[in-house]
Amino acid sequence: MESSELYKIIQGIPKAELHLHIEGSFEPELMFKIAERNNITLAYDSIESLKKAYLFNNLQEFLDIYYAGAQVLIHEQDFFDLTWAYLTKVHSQNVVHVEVFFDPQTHTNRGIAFEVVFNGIYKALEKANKEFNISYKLIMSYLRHLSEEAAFKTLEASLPFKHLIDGVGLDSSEMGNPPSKFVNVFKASAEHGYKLVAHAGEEGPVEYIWEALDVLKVIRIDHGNRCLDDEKLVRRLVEEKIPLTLCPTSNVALKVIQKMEEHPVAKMLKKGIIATIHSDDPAYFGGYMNENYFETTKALNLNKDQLMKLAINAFKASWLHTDTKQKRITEVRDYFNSLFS
Ligand SMILES: Nc1ncnc2[nH]cnc12
Ligand SMILES: [Zn+2]
Repeated sequence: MESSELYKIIQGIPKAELHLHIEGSFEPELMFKIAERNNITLAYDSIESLKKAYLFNNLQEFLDIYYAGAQVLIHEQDFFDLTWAYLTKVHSQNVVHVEVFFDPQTHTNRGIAFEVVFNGIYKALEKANKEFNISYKLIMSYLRHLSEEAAFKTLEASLPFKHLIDGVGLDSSEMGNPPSKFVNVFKASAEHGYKLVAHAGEEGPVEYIWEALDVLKVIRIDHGNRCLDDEKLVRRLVEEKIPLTLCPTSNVALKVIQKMEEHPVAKMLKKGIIATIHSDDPAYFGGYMNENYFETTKALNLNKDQLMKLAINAFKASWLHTDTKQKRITEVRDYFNSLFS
């Protein structure tokens, strides 16, 4: 199939994005604009020189640049503009549901109030819901390179907004920061009604995925690339219908895999895992949802059924209400039937 034809097909699929760090959608153009209005001088003198720095050998090299970029976000309007830019972009790609991560500690550690961060993001999500009919969930992520005590402070700060936040996650530097480090704060988060997810098995070993399931009791794994190393774990993921939110473009950019052709998603689908694909940090890795679907489909030579399965899995794995979930799945099926009938 011609690339342009494939891209057109992908564009038309109603899509759900379940693994997206809002700070990772910070495009250099907007970063420079916000830096200027906040009188902050970036470490790079132009958009081009900043973009040239986006070459990573591992997760940590990326995180260093990602946290530095987020420093220019000061006011509620900044968080609003960041989120609105992302939502406008994915709306143009026919993304109809998003579950967005934000990292409160990246901002509260610099003296920005939790509510400033939250209000900016929340208002943009509400606007997109009204204007674009994009449904959304919000996930607050604890930074795993920091202490569990610091995560508890974040949990505390979130409580006035807990009716508007759907879940908690765990991200940042994986190696040396196992899920078990956060057992108490995850338990407390669940007691406050938050759903639980965690990044595991991106760079870290398969044991971290087991810990995320057994110790933290998460209901979804972010990444989980390494699960194929362990047959017993694969059986568990299938039997308990634990979805994996994979991020192919991110995996190549951070050298989790050497090339897209090695991405495990097709093998995962074959084994019956609810595997889904997402963009992670699109401004840094050069791919929003369409590009992730496109690059993966090309490299792995996915067929129509696999592509449809990926799109359906994302709604299955979402936290949408059962009726809405079913409606979206039917829309995906109808779309594929209309294409190939
Ligand atoms: N891919 C990733 N892994 C861990 N933490 C992150 N924070 C933002 N992107 C991340
Ligand atoms: Zn991530």
